[in-house]
Amino acid sequence: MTILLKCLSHTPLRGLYDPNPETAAEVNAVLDATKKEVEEFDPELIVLFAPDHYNGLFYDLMPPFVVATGANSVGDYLTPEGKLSVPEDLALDLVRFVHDKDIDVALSHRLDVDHGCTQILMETTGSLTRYPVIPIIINSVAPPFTPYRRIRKLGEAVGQFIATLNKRVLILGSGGLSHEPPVPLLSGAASEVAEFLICGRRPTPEARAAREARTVATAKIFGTSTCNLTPLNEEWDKAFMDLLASNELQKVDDFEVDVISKEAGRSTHEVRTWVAAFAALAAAGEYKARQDYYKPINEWIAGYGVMSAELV
Ligand SMILES: O=C(O)/C=C/c1cccc(O)c1O
Ligand SMILES: [Fe+2]
Repeated sequence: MTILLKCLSHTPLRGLYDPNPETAAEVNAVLDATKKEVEEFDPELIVLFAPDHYNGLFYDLMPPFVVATGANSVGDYLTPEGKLSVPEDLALDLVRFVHDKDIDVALSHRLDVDHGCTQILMETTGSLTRYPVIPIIINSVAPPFTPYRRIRKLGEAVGQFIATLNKRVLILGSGGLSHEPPVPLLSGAASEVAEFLICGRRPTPEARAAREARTVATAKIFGTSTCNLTPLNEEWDKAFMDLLASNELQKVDDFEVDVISKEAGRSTHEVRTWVAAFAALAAAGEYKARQDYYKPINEWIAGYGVMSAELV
């Protein structure tokens, strides 16, 4: 078994509302290098920890985490539509293994996934289907959230499963770092917004276009005094990446959801995918991590970071 880990922020605004050309070029260069590294590694399996943004999972049934044994990209923002190559039997083996470790994951044989899952696949592999992929969706956007220690334990159990495979495995974590895009909250929502959050699957093209236009409009004022969303928090992001690099992952057990929301933004909890990814790697042994890139990018509503890690 050989493991390569990559954790990347995602932002559906990339290509729709870009920062200055130097920053965009820096990110392109980092992503090109990441894709090249993945190609050289030539994974036999990708395990992808990702969030959903009310495209596959809604409050009519909101699991803390779900393993997809089959997945379909909804094609939101600039991502392509279509099926992912999910190895169903292996994904079911993973579910059985993780249950046996006392982690009660949900499973879906036909999960709709969005840019949280597909942008990173496109950026690191150029395709939704090039490599077999098991998506594991971690609720990071729809509170209440299960504690960070449970995410670490989920990652640990998944890593123990990976260690039983005689394969080259790419572990991906998608999302974060600090950010608060204009995603509505159920608490206090107007009735039509609440209806969407509870059961808004497969919106009309017009509704999807309106949602995407709202995100772009917010990006244009994000970080200015006219925007009331929590600003990016470079200090929080750097401390979090340092923690991941320190091989002391159990420190995330002290993370408090409300404190993070307040300090770094409500969608910062997408870093749960990074926690799970690093915990999966750590289950196989001591690792060495590298910070490939970081910049707070208001145009993308993203504390934008990329990290890599491998076993030592
Ligand atoms: O769910 C949406 O419509 C937008 C999500 C979003 C916006 C900006 C940055 C991100 O990381 C997002 O996921
Ligand atoms: Fe996101």
